[in-house]
Amino acid sequence: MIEKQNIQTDAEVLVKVEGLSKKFCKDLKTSLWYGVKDLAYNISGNKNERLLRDKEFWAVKDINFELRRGECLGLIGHNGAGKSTLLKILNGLINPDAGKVTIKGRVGALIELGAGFNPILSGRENIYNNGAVLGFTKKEIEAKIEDIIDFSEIREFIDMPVQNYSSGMKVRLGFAVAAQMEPDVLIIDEVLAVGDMGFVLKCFKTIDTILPNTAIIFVSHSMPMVSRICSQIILLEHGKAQFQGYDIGKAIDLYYMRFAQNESNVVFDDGSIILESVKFLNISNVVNNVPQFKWKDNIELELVLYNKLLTTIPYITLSIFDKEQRGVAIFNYEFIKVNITKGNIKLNLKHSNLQLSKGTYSLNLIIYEKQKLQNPILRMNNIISFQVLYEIETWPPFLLDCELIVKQI
Ligand SMILES: Nc1ncnc2c1ncn2[C@@H]1O[C@H](COP(=O)(O)OP(=O)(O)OP(=O)(O)O)[C@@H](O)[C@H]1O
Repeated sequence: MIEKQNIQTDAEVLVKVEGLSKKFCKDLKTSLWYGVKDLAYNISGNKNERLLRDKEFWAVKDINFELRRGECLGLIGHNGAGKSTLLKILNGLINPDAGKVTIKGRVGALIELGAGFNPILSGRENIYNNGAVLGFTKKEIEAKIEDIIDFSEIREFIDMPVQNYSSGMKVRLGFAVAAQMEPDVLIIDEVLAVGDMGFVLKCFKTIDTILPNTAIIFVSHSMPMVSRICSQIILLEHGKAQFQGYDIGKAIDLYYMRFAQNESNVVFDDGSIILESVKFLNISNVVNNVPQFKWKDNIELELVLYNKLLTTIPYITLSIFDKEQRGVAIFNYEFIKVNITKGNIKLNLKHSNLQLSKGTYSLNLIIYEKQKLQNPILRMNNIISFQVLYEIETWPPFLLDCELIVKQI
């Protein structure tokens, strides 16, 4: 599904990708044999670059996009979808089998952890090397080196060989070089995942600062990070663009659909009480067994528990989780202690004016024997899922109803 919205800006196109494809072979021996054959073909003119031979597959297939200064493209997709391969082609590390990449200006890249660094050289020496690769003179690097070291926050270790750096230190140095060298195009692959929170926040701040003058391509499995910085997304599936466009919420929803789980699971159970059934009583609609509500609907949930051992009603916590397993809300109610006997207990929970954003949610249940957060006796994840429908896709979990009054003053 390609959703292209024409957002016309005057900013210059820095990255243009046309019909880009790359194939790999699943078997090393066959791959070497094809390599030899390709070499011969290339001399006589290869006519089969768009065809797959036995054991070959497309790691990247027919990718097209344009990226302007000031735009950030997010590349998302499951493991092995082709994101890193696409980045490596863009960075010139591997050649495509078909298609064309046109990049204007200086490219800074943070691709693999430690890639681009010589492990036996010190951090300082690597800054000079990287600067030279980016086309800076020694004098220009000297003018920037203090800022780079300051940004990396590893001044103490800057003269130590990079091979002794921790993963986070390598990322700090890599990001400091890539960002402080003012690239026109910045390629970032997942590496931010290993930085600590302080450094990640600093990176985001830097990305915000350099973005107006840079085109950024960002690969990540962290949807909060993607939604924080990307203006457009390509969702890759087996090398192809399954979705391409500016609707970040929609792209993220499609990404999560692949990982949707419909089964509940018991995390802890001491056998004193069991969940017999759970259902919504006032559903607008059900699609694929998932109840749907409209934004601002009232919801009513019915739980039936079977009590085996308890003598008073336990304390029940129901929390709402989004598709990324972020806890987004918890139901609050007044707990009234009542005596119970062995057998079924029915509970009805009502909530009015549901203001969750469009999306799919699930409920987790924890039952405590006596009071809030004391002696859990049953803990179950995903006891029921539901969807909230609305026209607008938004990434934040709440869409709060409000009124805006505008007055000329
Ligand atoms: N040099 C190679 N030779 C053969 N196959 C390769 C090579 N490099 C990558 N692949 C394959 O290409 C496919 C795409 O890999 P790629 O690393 O681009 O995925 P990815 O989307 O970045 O995954 P991840 O999220 O795990 O980083 C995978 O099936 C991978 O095994």
